[in-house]
Amino acid sequence: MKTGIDAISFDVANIHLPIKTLAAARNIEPEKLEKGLGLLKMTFPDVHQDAVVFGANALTKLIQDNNLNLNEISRIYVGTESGIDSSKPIASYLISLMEQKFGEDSLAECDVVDFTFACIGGVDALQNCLDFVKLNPAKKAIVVTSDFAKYDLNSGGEYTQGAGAAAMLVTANPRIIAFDDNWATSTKGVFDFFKPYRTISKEEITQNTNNDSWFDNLEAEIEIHKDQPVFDGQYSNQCYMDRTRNAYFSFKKLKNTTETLYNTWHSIVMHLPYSFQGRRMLSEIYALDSAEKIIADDIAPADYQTKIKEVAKSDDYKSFVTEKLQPAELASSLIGNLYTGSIFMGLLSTLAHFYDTNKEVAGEKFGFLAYGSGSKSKVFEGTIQPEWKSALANVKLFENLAESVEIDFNTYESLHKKEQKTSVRTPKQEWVLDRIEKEIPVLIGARYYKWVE
Ligand SMILES: CC(=O)CC(=O)SCCNC(=O)CCNC(=O)[C@H](O)C(C)(C)COP(=O)(O)OP(=O)(O)OC[C@H]1O[C@@H](n2cnc3c(N)ncnc32)[C@H](O)[C@@H]1OP(=O)(O)O
Repeated sequence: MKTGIDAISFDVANIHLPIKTLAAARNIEPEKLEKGLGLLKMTFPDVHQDAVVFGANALTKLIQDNNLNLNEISRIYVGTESGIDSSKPIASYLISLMEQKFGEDSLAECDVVDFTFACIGGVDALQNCLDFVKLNPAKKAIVVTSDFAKYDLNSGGEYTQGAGAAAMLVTANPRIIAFDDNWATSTKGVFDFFKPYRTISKEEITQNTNNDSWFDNLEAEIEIHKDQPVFDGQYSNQCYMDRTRNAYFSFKKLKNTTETLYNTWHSIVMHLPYSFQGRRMLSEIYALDSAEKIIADDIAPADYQTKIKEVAKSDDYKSFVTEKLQPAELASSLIGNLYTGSIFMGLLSTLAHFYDTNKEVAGEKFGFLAYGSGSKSKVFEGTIQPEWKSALANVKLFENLAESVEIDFNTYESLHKKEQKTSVRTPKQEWVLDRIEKEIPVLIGARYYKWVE
């Protein structure tokens, strides 16, 4: 029996800053961002949007476009690293929003939970749901990924920001892609990118040494939550490369094959924190798994990186990228990082590209290289199913992305600093964050959402 993705939907912020505008404001050569990293637009959440809103919009579309009966959904597993609460998962919010729209108790028997492992939590949720469906072929599961990739102003991550969600229906005999049973993992506990609890001493804020209560905080340390990560960009690239390479060769071992694995894949879908990350990171694997020897066994360690750079610039590698990776990059250039959703947006981008250009890919094998900082990679593969086109007919990825509203630099900065209080775009047929409770003691911080017609 096959298991995989039967239907897919997405939601992104729908407002964006052109990358040229950011480059000009930050005094960065636009060619570096456009031609070096593949960035064109950077989506950013509007005042009424957060990770719950994106996830709920993607899930609502999945339900409506596919006429899903909610009683049939056994689990909704969420991959996210943008949790808005350390206890209550985004999945809990999604349940209440869906019941608000589709009927009280319609998901009362549905199992829900969030998976957090940086950008790979959505893949973990998918793998778990696939196993569940293998054991329970009559049951259906949904994986939602939702994130806001926010970085500090002026930081090296600023131009890779993005926001949005994907939702996928996981079933037996799926219409879009069926995954094979081999999954390889590579893990190492590192600090390449993380979102720690941070503190500021109360004394520094109040200039008072008595530890007097400050807005009901009795502790001498005030805890701060920031959406922005602590990260070391070049080190995170190295971790990405090391983990994906190790998982790739473990996968090859699992498959017990000596042939060049990537040649067996029609398309390659990788975690894309920005559009060209995959092509910049894959050249090492390309060289190491090539049928013809590209890197000599006795190469000096000092020459190794130079050789990999040389491979990355070769015509053979460039045509390999155009053929196998570029379709996945197209949406990323227009959105930015979606963290847990990036790899699934890469799949959607690839399929939407083939759909729009009338290419038949049924029966073709796609390879997946997932990465999450902290760090973990998973490599797996799947086969596109005969009904993929009809299952994607409603998605209209690139048409939707073309409708995104451009914002100017001042608006971007005031959204980033949370100074902007009214939405840039008037919401229509979507979820909005309505209010956050500030008065009732037993509900402080509770977030309330509503559907806007
Ligand atoms: C965060 C996650 O989602 C998880 C992960 O994947 S971790 C791995 C990725 N890490 C991140 O995304 C963390 C946040 N981002 C960052 O730290 C940084 O944006 C980054 C590390 C991704 C990039 O760093 P950077 O210093 O801005 O860019 P840099 O690494 O120098 O690369 C610039 C590229 O543009 C090219 N370039 C520069 N100027 C150019 C020009 N004028 N014309 C054309 N190309 C140009 C450079 O040659 C280089 O490309 P190659 O190395 O492929 O030749």
